[in-house]
Amino acid sequence: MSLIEVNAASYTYPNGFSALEDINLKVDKTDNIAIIGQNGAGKTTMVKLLNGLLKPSRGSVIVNGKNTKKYTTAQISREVGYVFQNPDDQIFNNRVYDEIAYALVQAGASESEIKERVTKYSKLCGVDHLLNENPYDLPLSIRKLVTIASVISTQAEVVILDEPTAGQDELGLTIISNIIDTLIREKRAVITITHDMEFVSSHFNKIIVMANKNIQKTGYPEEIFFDEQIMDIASLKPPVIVQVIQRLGLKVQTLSSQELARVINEL
Ligand SMILES: Nc1ncnc2c1ncn2[C@@H]1O[C@H](COP(=O)(O)OP(=O)(O)OP(=O)(O)O)[C@@H](O)[C@H]1O
Repeated sequence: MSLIEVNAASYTYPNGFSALEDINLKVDKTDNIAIIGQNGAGKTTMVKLLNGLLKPSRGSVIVNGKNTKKYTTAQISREVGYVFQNPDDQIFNNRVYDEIAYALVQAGASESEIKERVTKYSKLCGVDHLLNENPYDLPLSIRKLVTIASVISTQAEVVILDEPTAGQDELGLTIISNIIDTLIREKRAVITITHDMEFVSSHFNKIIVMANKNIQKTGYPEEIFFDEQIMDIASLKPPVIVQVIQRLGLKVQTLSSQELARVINEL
């Protein structure tokens, strides 16, 4: 059985707006997924279904065998952590240490485990020198890193990051790359919503394309980025290397610049 199974799930907001229709999806332990799609495609709504923040209006979402409708968000989020798009929707402690430690305290972790995990994950997120600061005194991009630390410091087997790269400078991008690589090494499934196709092509082994309230295609990066029809449906531009290959009319399908150079040298 997969870690998460979404079966014919739909979601209608309380104001009557139908945001998702008949979604089917499986997430496995080794998945490292990027969700892409234009604004309003339903990406955030779908990941909120995965961690129980929203419950499907029809169909079901099963996490580790648990139907999310029968459990609280707090129970499901111990297994599927979600980092909000806007950190201000998540932060409510007035000290960075307490914010990162919060979920561990709630889960009943020992004092020494809390300290050890806060130290490890605050360092990974580049906020270990800010543990005594008030998060609201920090810039938005740093507040986002604090919220990532607070979610990944838990034991959640699945970590969902909603637009982690938005508003980050080069240092922030490097930190986020390291975070994702570490989560993969820790054998946790990572699901990331992003609009940054270069970032997708260098970090993820599976892509979900969303448009029109549904998943349009799931596949390996090459399968998705070289599928002009699907990229058109989602109103997305592929990474630059794909655009170059298409302009040159080459038959090769690669995201590796070394491989592209080899092909061009052989022409
Ligand atoms: N609380 C809400 N009430 C009513 N409609 C909502 C609500 N939240 C989102 N929507 C609508 O649901 C649709 C899907 O929104 P969602 O945030 O899931 O899209 P998204 O793909 O994540 O977009 P973005 O890339 O802009 O974050 C949009 O049309 C949005 O306006």
